[in-house]
Order: sequence, then structure tokens, then C-alpha cells
Amino acid sequence: MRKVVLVTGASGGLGLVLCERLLSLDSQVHLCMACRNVRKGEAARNGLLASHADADIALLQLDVSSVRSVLKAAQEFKMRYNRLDYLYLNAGIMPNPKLNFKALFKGIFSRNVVRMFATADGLLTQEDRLTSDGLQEVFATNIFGHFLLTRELEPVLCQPGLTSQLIWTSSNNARRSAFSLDDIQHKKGSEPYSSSKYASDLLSVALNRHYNNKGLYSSVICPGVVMTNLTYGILPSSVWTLLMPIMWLIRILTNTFTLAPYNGAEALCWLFQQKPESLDPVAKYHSLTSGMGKNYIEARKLDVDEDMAEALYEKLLQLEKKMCKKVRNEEEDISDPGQYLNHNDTFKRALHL
Ligand SMILES: NC(=O)C1=CN([C@@H]2O[C@H](COP(=O)(O)OP(=O)(O)OC[C@H]3O[C@@H](n4cnc5c(N)ncnc54)[C@H](OP(=O)(O)O)[C@@H]3O)[C@@H](O)[C@H]2O)C=CC1
Ligand SMILES: CC(C)CCC[C@@H](C)[C@H]1CC[C@H]2C3=C(CC[C@]12C)[C@@]1(C)CCC(=O)[C@@H](C)[C@@H]1CC3
Repeated sequence: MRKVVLVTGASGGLGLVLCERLLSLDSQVHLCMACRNVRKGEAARNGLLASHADADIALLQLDVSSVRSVLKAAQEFKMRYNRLDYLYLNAGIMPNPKLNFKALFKGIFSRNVVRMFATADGLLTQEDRLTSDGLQEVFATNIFGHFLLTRELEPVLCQPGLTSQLIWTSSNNARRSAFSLDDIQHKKGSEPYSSSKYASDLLSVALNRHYNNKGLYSSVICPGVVMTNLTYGILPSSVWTLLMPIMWLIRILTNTFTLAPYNGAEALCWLFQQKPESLDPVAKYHSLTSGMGKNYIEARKLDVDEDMAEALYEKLLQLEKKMCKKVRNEEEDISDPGQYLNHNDTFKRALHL
């Protein structure tokens, strides 16, 4: 049976390279590229078709930060396909990143230099903003939209007699201390990216607990430090040009500097080839590249506890209920314009107009 794969954030960076590598691994796959920008998506799809002319590649318009868009895209997907074998939850943002140069300089001369380059702990802050749904954008994009998508796609993911995989692109920058159960959207702090990536680690553990008995398995990966639009956004391009030789040298110190998107996608591709039942539900699978340029995978235990994972899962379920109700009410209001007229009449009467 031909496998069906859905990749979010497939228009560029790791997502696009992943699509390319998946087509090389299995030319029979039904690949569905979910992209928020249709033009960019079409260009990416055409690029793939140039090297894989016979491939079955479809596009799905999806803005994961918008509840309405997620509900619509999931509906569309379920009309087109009756199964989903791999769901890559890859789209992600790190808006307005600010690099702490003082901490970077201090870190370079400390014992923790290797760790600092691998995780960027204490180096980066971001400025978050609100989506039109009133959610924090980093949370909505990196976590909530993907959670909602998974829940909406449950009928195609959980098919009797079949297994399927959820694969989250997490990060080494996921940090327990950046996350709080009292503020899951990270409204108060300045590290929404770290918080959202830690939330994805927690959520993956909870999803395994709730869905393994339905044949659905969740894993998290870290691609290492990869040069994509996300990383290029941290410094001006002229500075990156100067830094690139140093970045290549740092690869000798730390195997997490995978740098090329092809290398970063190693763990994503490796998971595609594994039996989901054989995977560790509390491990993060890291893409690593040796100083000699050899790619390999390493599984490391996640820094999570089950109770916290469960508490986050419950909070996300509550938010899902609230947001879906809100969107459906708004849709009813639009499809019943008469009620506005009635409101208007009442309003006019009240004002004796
Ligand atoms: N680069 C790195 O070093 C690391 C990256 N990661 C993670 O890897 C993932 C991929 O990032 P990367 O390839 O590096 O970055 P890119 O910025 O190159 O790619 C991000 C992708 O996500 C898409 N995207 C962003 N926001 C939305 C949205 N609201 N709805 C739908 N799609 C969206 C982008 O679409 P568009 O083209 O329209 O902008 C793009 O396709 C992210 O989750 C990131 O956090 C993790 C660790 C390290
Ligand atoms: C002297 C050096 C060449 C200067 C480079 C400093 C920083 C720009 C990098 C050091 C550690 C990097 C890093 C990331 C981005 C670039 C750095 C901050 C990430 C935050 C990118 C996204 C992720 O998800 C993390 C895993 C990366 C962690 C390390």
C-alpha cells in the first residue's frame, strides 16, 4: 500500500529538504505539502517535480497559527485521503530574535562553550505578538495549531489495523525553565521559542500515552543548528557571511552544528524508516554531523515528567474546545446575517431612532 505523508512548513528550510529526501527514499509515496503561502508552495512543488517527475505531490493551504485555517485544511485533507501514515509537525517560527552579545562573549571563554553553541541557552530572546485568534503567535504556530491539526486528523491517523507516526521538529533550545504550566502560551516571558519547543517535548509524551493504543506514535527530533531562514533571521546577512567560516570550524567542536538542511533532516528521514512500536516514547532523536561530515542519529532521554505532560495535554484540550467553539460561533454569525439586522433594529429601537 502506498504511504501518505503530510509535512507542515514544506515550502522551505528543513521541511522542503525533508520532502526531497522522502521522495528519494520512497518514490511511491503520496506526499502532501502543507504551506501557508500558496505561491511559495507551488514553487517548491515544481522544484521537486523537476527532479521527481512521476512523484505524486499535492499542496494543502495551511496557516498553522490560525484556528480557522487548521480546521479547513484538515477537512480538505480528509476529503482527499482516507489514511495518513506520517504527519510531520515541522512548521515553526522564532520572531524578532535578539542575540545577547554580552552572554555570547562571556560564554565563549567559559567551560560551557560547547553547550552554549549547541543550545543557545541564555543567548536568545524573542518578541512575540498576538494572532487574529488572540493567541500568542509562537505558541499558536509551534504548538497549538499542530495539536489541533493532529486532533482533527485523528480519523485518518487512527485506522484499525494500521500504525501511523507524528514527528515533531523540536529543538536543543527546548528548556524546562522557560516553560510554565501557569503560562503555557508564554505571555509573560521573553523566550517563547524555548517554551514552545519544551511544550512539544511534553506533548509528544502525552500523545503517546493517549494514542499508542489506537496505533498512533509520536516522536520528537532535533535537527541541530541548521542554516535556514529561521537562523538567518538572527543576524544581518553581512554578519553571517563573515561568521560562516567560524560556524564550519565550530562543527569540529560540536556535532550539533549540522548546518546544511540536508544534514538537519537526517533524524526526520530516519524515523520514516523505523517501525513506530520500536521507538522510545521519551527520547529525542538528534541529527548529528561529525567533523568529517558524516551524518548520524543519537537518541537522548527527554527532560520531562509524565504528570506535567498530562497537565499540558489537559490544558490544550480545554483551549481546543474554547477556540473551536469561538470559530464556529463566528461562522454561524456570518452565515446568518439576519441576526445582525435584528440586533440593529433592537439597537435603533433602544435609541428611539
Ligand atoms: N534552523 C534551525 O537551526 C533549527 C530549526 N528547528 C525547527 O525546525 C523547523 C523548521 O524550521 P526551519 O526550516 O529551520 O526554518 P524556516 O524558516 O526555513 O522554515 C519554516 C517553515 O515553516 C513555515 N511556517 C512558519 N509559520 C507558519 C505558519 N503559521 N503556518 C504554516 N507554515 C508556517 C514556513 O513557511 P513560509 O515559507 O511561508 O515562511 C517555512 O516553510 C521549525 O519548527 C524550527 O523551530 C529546530 C532546531 C534548529
Ligand atoms: C562566534 C559564533 C560563530 C557566533 C554565532 C552565535 C549565534 C548566532 C549562534 C550560537 C548558537 C546558535 C544556535 C541557534 C541559532 C544561532 C546561534 C544562536 C539556534 C537557536 C537556532 C534554532 C534552534 O532551535 C536551536 C537548536 C539553535 C541553538 C544554537
